[in-house]
Amino acid sequence: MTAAVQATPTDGIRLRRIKRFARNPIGMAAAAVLLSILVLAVFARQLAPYDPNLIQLSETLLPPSGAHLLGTDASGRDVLSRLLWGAQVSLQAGAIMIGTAILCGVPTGLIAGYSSRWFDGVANWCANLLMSLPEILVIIVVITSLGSGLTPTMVTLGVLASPDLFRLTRSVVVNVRDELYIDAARVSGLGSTRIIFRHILSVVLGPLLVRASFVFGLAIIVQSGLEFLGFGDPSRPSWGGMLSEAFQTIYRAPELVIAPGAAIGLTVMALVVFGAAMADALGADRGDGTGKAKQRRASAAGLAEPSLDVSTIEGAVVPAEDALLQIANLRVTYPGDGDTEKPVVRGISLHVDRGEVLGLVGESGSGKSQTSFGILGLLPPEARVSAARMTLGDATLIGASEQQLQALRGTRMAYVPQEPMSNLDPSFTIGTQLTKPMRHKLGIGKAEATQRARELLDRVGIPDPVRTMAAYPHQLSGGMAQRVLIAGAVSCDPELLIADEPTTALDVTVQADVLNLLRDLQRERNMAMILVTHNLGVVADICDRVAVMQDGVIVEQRGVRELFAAPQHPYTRMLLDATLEDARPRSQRPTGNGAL
Ligand SMILES: Nc1ncnc2c1ncn2[C@@H]1O[C@H](COP(=O)(O)OP(=O)(O)OP(=O)(O)O)[C@@H](O)[C@H]1O
Repeated sequence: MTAAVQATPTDGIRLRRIKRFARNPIGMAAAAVLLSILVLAVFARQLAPYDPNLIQLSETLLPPSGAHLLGTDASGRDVLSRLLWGAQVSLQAGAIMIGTAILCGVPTGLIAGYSSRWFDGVANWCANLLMSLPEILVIIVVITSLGSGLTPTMVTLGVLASPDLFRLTRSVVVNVRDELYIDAARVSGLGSTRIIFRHILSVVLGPLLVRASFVFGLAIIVQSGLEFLGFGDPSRPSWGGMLSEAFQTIYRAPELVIAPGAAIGLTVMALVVFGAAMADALGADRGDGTGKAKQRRASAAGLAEPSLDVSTIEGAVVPAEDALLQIANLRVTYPGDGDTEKPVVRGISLHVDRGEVLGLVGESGSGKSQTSFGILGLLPPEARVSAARMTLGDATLIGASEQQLQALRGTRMAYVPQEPMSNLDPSFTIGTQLTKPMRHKLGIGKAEATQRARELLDRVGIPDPVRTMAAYPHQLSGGMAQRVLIAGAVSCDPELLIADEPTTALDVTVQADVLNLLRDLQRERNMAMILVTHNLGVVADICDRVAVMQDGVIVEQRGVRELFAAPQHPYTRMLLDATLEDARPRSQRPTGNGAL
């Protein structure tokens, strides 16, 4: 290993967020203001010197004095007492509205963004409908039919505000759902609900906090506005009501507008500033990795037509009957322009025996990852997948339900990705990310999972497993992160491991170590392995057989020795020439362990 854990494990993300927030003086001031208002509102009964509705006609419009710190209004009521009770009403109104908006908007946004199926369509339609309703008219109808109680009014406003949170949540989820660590969580066999609540909700939290604090402020303004317009309950002391009454005596006592006006302004301002400061503190943890998987797929576009009919190539078609993984005529297509289809995997057939390593090679965009994700059942919903056969032992993969595939992923087939850092969730410790899937998949307790995780980390060459378990991904080097992912992939003893260019993103000095580790683990556990790679040198070192892909087709498939000794297909020859330009062919070198 080239690097060690770089910071103390206790210096976790939560602590860093708190510290970052604490370093923002404006955010801290806003938090202090909000906290003070909350305390005043909660203890209004104890703090208010008078009953807020106590009318004393002998004491109307008194200026501030020792008896009445903020004076009295036109009915002789104590302004300070009404202000304190009004804070309670305003905060209650905001809480009801934001609570309703979050309840209606966030879960629906999470599901719509993550599943992107019929639910997305229905939820969007409902959001559009709600947004098109004239809010004031709806509120007037609600108040006239249900009365001026705080709850029905604010619940209605919350429902009307929920499309805003729905759209925000949905768009964040759509951006993050193709992140590699979400794929990794899927591969480890976690269900959608767990992925949403564990990995996606934490990303939504930052933008949601900003918007929620804004909606909270809006709730206070709208509720005060309704009271101001006379839609409130006159027996309920409120800032809006106070403002309305102050306007009636504006010429005699203009100072009466100051207290409620300042209270509304200060609270709303503090909410907005607090939300923005929180977002800053939360947001800086997330890199700009959003959509990396998408970028990776998009960059692979635009390839030449293959020049040879696949059926003529030896070993390309017929899968062995006793093979662990058997694929016949796998096709993956995507909707193209208009009614056209864009085929990206075009009827490939391959097999992998137990304990065998198959190298899947080909240039960028040839369909290697699409084939891998097709096997794992992780292609995007718009992909159309078909095959005459796709089985893993006794399990049929093609046409299997998401639930069946989920049961296989992590336990019988596992995945090691290309970019280790993006495949680890930055919000959780390595220990949590290793033990949770094990507990879920193997049904073991926390202590056993922790022990297993430590042993696995030790096995994959992590020098201090206990310390690494407590570390967050950003505290690891790329090589260590990849070892952690390898440990996670083999943690439930899979029969098939798919390693998708597992060393491409790593420093050259650790590439060989990681490949050796994969090969050792594969041998120890007699796992079948598909190694996706561009690199024929890696194929020569590790693989037993190799399938060469070009533009969605396997153009040549045979034993590594034979392929290197006598490549049949011009594309294979070209790949070999490119790889071995400056090197003596491996097929002509003396073999070490029998691989070549
Ligand atoms: N969601 C998608 N919609 C349409 N086309 C896609 C989608 N995802 C991938 N493709 C296309 O599928 C083809 C094969 O992509 P794939 O990622 O399997 O290539 P690859 O051989 O793994 O390349 P690389 O080595 O760069 O990862 C590419 O042309 C790519 O543009």
